[in-house]
Amino acid sequence: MYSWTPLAYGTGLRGIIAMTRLLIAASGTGGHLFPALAVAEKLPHWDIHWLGTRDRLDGRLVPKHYPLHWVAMGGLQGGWRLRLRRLIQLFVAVWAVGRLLHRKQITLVFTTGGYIAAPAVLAARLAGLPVLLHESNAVAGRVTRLLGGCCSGVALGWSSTKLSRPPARIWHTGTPVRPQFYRPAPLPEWVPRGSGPLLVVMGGSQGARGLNHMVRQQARPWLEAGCRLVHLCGRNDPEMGSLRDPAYVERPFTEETAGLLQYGDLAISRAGAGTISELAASRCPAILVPYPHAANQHQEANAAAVAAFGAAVIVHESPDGAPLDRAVRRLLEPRLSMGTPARDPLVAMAAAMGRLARNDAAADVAKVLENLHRT
Ligand SMILES: CC(=O)N[C@H]1[C@@H](OP(=O)(O)OP(=O)(O)OC[C@H]2O[C@@H](n3ccc(=O)[nH]c3=O)[C@H](O)[C@@H]2O)O[C@H](CO)[C@@H](O)[C@@H]1O
Repeated sequence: MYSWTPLAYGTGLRGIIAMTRLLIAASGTGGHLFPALAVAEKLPHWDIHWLGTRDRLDGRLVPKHYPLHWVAMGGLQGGWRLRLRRLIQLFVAVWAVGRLLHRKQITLVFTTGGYIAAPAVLAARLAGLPVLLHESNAVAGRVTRLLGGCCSGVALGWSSTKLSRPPARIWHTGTPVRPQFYRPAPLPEWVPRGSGPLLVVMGGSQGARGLNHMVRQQARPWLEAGCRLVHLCGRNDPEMGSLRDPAYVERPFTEETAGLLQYGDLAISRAGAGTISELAASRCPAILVPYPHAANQHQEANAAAVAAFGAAVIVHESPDGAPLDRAVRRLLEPRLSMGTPARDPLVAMAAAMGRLARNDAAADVAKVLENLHRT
């Protein structure tokens, strides 16, 4: 187990003595990591340790702020041999997390779900520690369904999310968003300048090849009509570099999403819970293209919840992207036409996004943790 530990924490002797020791288990995708980082920022006087997996986004983002410990974990899907291997991996991970809880004198555990949550929840319960799980999706993930019932409580991103084995306590907090989304952020300097509408394409923290392909097939007429296009295409995009235009910029990943979404006229995005909360915080209307292979179609459910609010339209992934083109033209037409301005649907959609936003989500989850620690 890798561990990196800074020399001192806290604010003086009193702070150190009274300090709460929190283990956060959040790993893999931005959708799991960023909400957890937003909550951690609200607990500046707590001694926070992080549980993650090796070689993922955690390794790049977490050690700047918190000591990162890792265990090997994967999903329980696949053939029986793989399942058996994963089950053994889970037992080893529970044992390793148990040792970590003991060594670091952890008093409370928080997780945002995913593979890493299983050993964290099980080890915490075996050690008799309180554990809070945050579920950000409209359809609960596997760990939430299986282990939510044995947590001290579950905080939900959507009040409509159903839990098959509900815990003693459930809170509807919304999904925490990084603080930069709640203050004016500058438009990144690498964004094409001009007065044309700004389209922001986001495929989640890992990119989305299907969405990237649809966008590049259809983008030429949008650019010719005067749009500017920023495309966050992920680190694993074989078609990167195939579309060139002065008003088009592609990047594998950026940490400047707040500025992009605040200035964006329209986003074309996967329907991950993290991105949806950020779109809401930034009041950026969206065309949502749910990831078709997401577990239990949870991105479909996320997208449907936003569309029901009138804040987004849903377009399904298709080989040629023609439905995406129709949606972009319909939504952007008033902003591109030179004649009498027609009613602009993006204005109402932006207002609806604003109504979806839960600005206090990070603080609310932090409060729940504080209360759990006291009781
Ligand atoms: C493919 C898949 O199953 N994805 C799941 C994954 O999130 P995944 O990380 O894929 O997607 P999310 O939309 O939840 O989060 C993406 C995060 O990455 C950030 N970002 C993205 C691109 C970039 O260049 N820079 C950047 O900072 C976004 O601002 C956002 O904070 O977990 C989420 C939370 O359980 C689920 O809702 C998603 O369905």
